[in-house]
Amino acid sequence: MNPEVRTITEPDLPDWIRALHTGFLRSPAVSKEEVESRRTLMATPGGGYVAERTQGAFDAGRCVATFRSFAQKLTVPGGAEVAANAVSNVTVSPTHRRRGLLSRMVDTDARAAKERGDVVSTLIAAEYPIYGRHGFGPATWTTEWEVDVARTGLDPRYSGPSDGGRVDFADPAEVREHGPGLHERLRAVRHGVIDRPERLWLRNTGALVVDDRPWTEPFYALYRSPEGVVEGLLAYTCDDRWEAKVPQGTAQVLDHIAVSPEAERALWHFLLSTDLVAKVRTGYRAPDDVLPLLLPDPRAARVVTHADYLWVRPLDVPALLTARTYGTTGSLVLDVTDRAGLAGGRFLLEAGPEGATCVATRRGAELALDVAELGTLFLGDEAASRLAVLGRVSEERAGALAVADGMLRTARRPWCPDVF
Ligand SMILES: CC(=O)SCCNC(=O)CCNC(=O)[C@H](O)C(C)(C)COP(=O)(O)OP(=O)(O)OC[C@H]1O[C@@H](n2cnc3c(N)ncnc32)[C@H](O)[C@@H]1OP(=O)(O)O
Repeated sequence: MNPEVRTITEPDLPDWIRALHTGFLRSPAVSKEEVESRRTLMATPGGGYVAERTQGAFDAGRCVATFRSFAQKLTVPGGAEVAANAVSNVTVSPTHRRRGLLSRMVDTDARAAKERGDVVSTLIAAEYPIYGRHGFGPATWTTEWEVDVARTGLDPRYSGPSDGGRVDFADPAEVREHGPGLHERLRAVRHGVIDRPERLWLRNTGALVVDDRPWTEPFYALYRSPEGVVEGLLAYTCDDRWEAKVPQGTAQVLDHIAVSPEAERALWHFLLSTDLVAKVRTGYRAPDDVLPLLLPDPRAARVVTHADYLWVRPLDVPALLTARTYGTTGSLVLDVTDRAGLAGGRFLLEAGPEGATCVATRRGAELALDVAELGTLFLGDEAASRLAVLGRVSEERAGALAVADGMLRTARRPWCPDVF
């Protein structure tokens, strides 16, 4: 029999969590604490667990697939935010794979999001090939570097910022006090950043345990400007490893938020000059992060990960394209195909650095593309001309690709620092 796909109710939670664990290859055992904490989040407005947005597939009395979405805010080029439908916890048990369960859940969720007025759906894809067919395109990429500290050429006598600012260790309570405001400042200026609700600050600082994964306190450091304003936060762990009496510690950055160039430089310099740290793993940064160029020898920073990160699925093209600003002034007629029938149509975009208008039109198309490619172009990371080489954007009027590249691309690449 075809499994029933429906939104879950509270009594389904233990079974739903078991299926979630199974799909992600974690022990299927479900602790009372995990059920309780997810139940509490479900009962808390803004807790990220909304029963009506949490789906399960049930077969012979067992949950065999999971899917959840929640409200998110995504910063677009120019600093405005759009309402996003964030998708997470997607699993189909191996006993029920490739029978269309994911397709059913993703489709139901996208229609509900469209009806609610969300402008995009977003997700972080476990594997690249899963979501393109559902109208999602990779909109940000991420890079992680491993820095060989001895090779950097940084001055080993470094003893702190020379601009009058200071770096201090902080405890989790101070992070909860200063982190959210700092992150909001970052979100206001960096496209690709998503909001970080209170529950995430609680979770990241050990005050809220959601699943069975143990939390241990990392090192936290704050950068304060000469005026005493908190402008940067660093969180990292470090292993205590030695070989033949030589320290081999690797520091793993968990969070590095800076809202001024001084903070950005000072926090990297602080970590790279910490005694016993031989290597620094930067965590997932924007591909154009300045870190390598901060080093006298940038080759000391070796790329260890480079991959797609935030995927965007447009739901409302005019709302999407009028939310952002553009690099140059121009106009484009976009013919957008959407197999799911949610966001397709022909649109006239007239836009520039100050803003944009976008309306349905009968004019001749200048660029034709699938909705997933529009998701890829939206945050300014990719060039329409590159997608055209791949056969994924079609230039219907000579010169339209160059216009699109000038308008859509951004000087800095988008960055989504958070996983969800
Ligand atoms: C946002 C997130 O949560 S990302 C996490 C995604 N979850 C995981 O990776 C956990 C392990 N994997 C799974 O749970 C499942 O295999 C899922 C969720 C990826 C796919 O679920 P399914 O129900 O099997 O997908 P469904 O049957 O709807 O597949 C639709 C199409 O996508 C394709 N597809 C699905 N998953 C993949 C994949 N990993 N790689 C390539 N193609 C895929 C299928 O081939 C199918 O196309 P076809 O019918 O033409 O063959």
